[in-house]
Amino acid sequence: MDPWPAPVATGPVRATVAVPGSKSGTNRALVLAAVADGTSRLRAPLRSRDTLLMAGALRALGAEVTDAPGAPGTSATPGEADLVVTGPLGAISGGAATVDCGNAGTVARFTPALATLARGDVHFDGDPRMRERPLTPLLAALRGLGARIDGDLMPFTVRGRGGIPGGAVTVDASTSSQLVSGLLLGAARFERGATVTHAGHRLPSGPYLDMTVADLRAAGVVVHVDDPSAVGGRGAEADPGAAPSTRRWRVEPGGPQARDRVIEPDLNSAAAFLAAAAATGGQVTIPGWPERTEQPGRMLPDLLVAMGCQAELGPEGLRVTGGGRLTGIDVDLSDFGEAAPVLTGLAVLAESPSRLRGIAHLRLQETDRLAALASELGRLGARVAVTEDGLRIDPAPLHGGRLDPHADHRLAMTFAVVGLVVPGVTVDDIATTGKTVPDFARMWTTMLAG
Ligand SMILES: O=C(O)C1=C[C@@H](OP(=O)(O)O)[C@@H](O)[C@H](O)C1
Ligand SMILES: C=C(OP(=O)(O)O)C(=O)O
Repeated sequence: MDPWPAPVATGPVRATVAVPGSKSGTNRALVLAAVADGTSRLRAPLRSRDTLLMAGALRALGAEVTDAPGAPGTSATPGEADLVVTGPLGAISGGAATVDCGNAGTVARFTPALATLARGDVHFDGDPRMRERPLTPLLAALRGLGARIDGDLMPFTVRGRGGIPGGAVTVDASTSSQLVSGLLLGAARFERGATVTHAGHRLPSGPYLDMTVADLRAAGVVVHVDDPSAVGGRGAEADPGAAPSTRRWRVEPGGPQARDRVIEPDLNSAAAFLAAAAATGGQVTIPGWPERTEQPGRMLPDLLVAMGCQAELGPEGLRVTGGGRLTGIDVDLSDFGEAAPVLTGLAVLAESPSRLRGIAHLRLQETDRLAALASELGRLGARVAVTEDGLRIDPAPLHGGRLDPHADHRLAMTFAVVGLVVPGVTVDDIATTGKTVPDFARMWTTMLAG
C-alpha cells in the first residue's frame, strides 16, 4: 500500500473532535461482563482491533457478545451500537477453543485467567510481536493458583478444568501492569479468590491497576489493596540502591455482577488531536472529557501546559490552546507511558531539550517504542537519543521523510502530528492506528477541515 502523505496544517488547527471509547475501559468491562452471571450492557464502547479481538476471545470462551442499538447521545461516535454481553463464560463448544490476541496486551494478559474457568483446552496465539511481549510471570502465577498451562510464552495452551483453587501468589510485574490486572480481573471466580503480591524493581502504569480495582469494586467484587506508601513506591525505575517495589491486592471470591455502564472516551486517543493544537498554535476541544477518571490520560492537560499550552476543562469538554511556541519538558512517565510517543513528537518541535524518564518498559510494547521513535524521527533530522530509562530529545531542524510506524498505532499518530508542521512526511501503514482509533485518517482530515 502507498504511504499516507501526512497533511500539513495550513494554519492553526481549530476543531472539536469526539474521540471513540476507552480501550482499557471497554476491555475491562467486556471481561467483567463475560465473567458475571447475567446480561450486561456497555454503552459507547470502543470498536477497534483490540476490543474486537477481546469480544472474539470471550465468545470463544463461551460468553455471548452481541451488538444492540445504542441510546442517542451516549456515544461520542454517533450511531455507535452498544455491546450486550451475557455470561458467565465457561462452556466452550467442541471441548477446545482458540484465542487470537493479535498484538493486544489486554487480550493476551486478561484472558488466560478466564480460560482456567472453561472446560477444555484453550490455545492462545497472536501477532509475531505478541510472541515476544512479556507473559511468563502471568502464566507462572496462574500455575501457582492451580492452573494447568503448556508453554511459557505465546503460543501456549490453558488446559481448563472448569475452575482453579486460587490462593496467594507473587508476580514480578516490572515489565507490565497488565500481568497483575490479568490475575485480579478473573480472581473473584477462583474458589478462594486470590492474593496477588507484586515484587519487582518497578511497577509501571500504576493508574491502570487503580482502574482494575475500581472496575472490580463497581461490579460488586470485594478488593483489598495494601497502602502502597506502606509497602514501597510504585513506578520507581530500577535503581540498584532503591528498595524493590512491593504491592499487594486481595480479591475475595464472589461476583462480579452484571451491569450497565457507559464507557468514557479514550483520553490516550485524544492525545494526538490535542497535540495538533499544541503543534500549530491552534485550539482543539475534546467533548466528554471526564471530570474524574482513573485513566492516566487525565495527566495530559498538565503535560501540555508544561510544554507551553493552555488547557481548560469546561462544559464543552477539554479545550487545549497552543501557545505558538513549544518548550521542552523533563518528566517521569512511569505512570503514563502511552503519552511518550506523542510527547516525543511535540518535543522534536520544541525550542528546548526534553527528557522523558521512567519508560524502560516501552521497549516491550507494540514495538520497541524507544528505538523506533529515535530511528524513525531521526530520518527527519530529529535528535532523539535512547537513554537507559527513556528518551532525550534535543532541538534540531527537521525535513520530510518516509516513516515506518512499526505496526504501532501510537507511533503512526505521532508521525501525523509532526507532519502537520514538517512538509513531506509520509507514513507507511496508517491503518495500524485501527488498534485503538478506527478511522483515524478520516478523523484527522475532518479535524483539519475544522
Ligand atoms: O491495563 C491496561 O488497560 C493498560 C495498561 C498499560 O500497559 P503496561 O502496564 O504494559 O504499560 C498500558 O500501556 C496499556 O495501553 C493499557
Ligand atoms: C501499550 C499499549 O497497548 P497494549 O494494550 O497492547 O499493551 C498501548 O495501547 O499503548
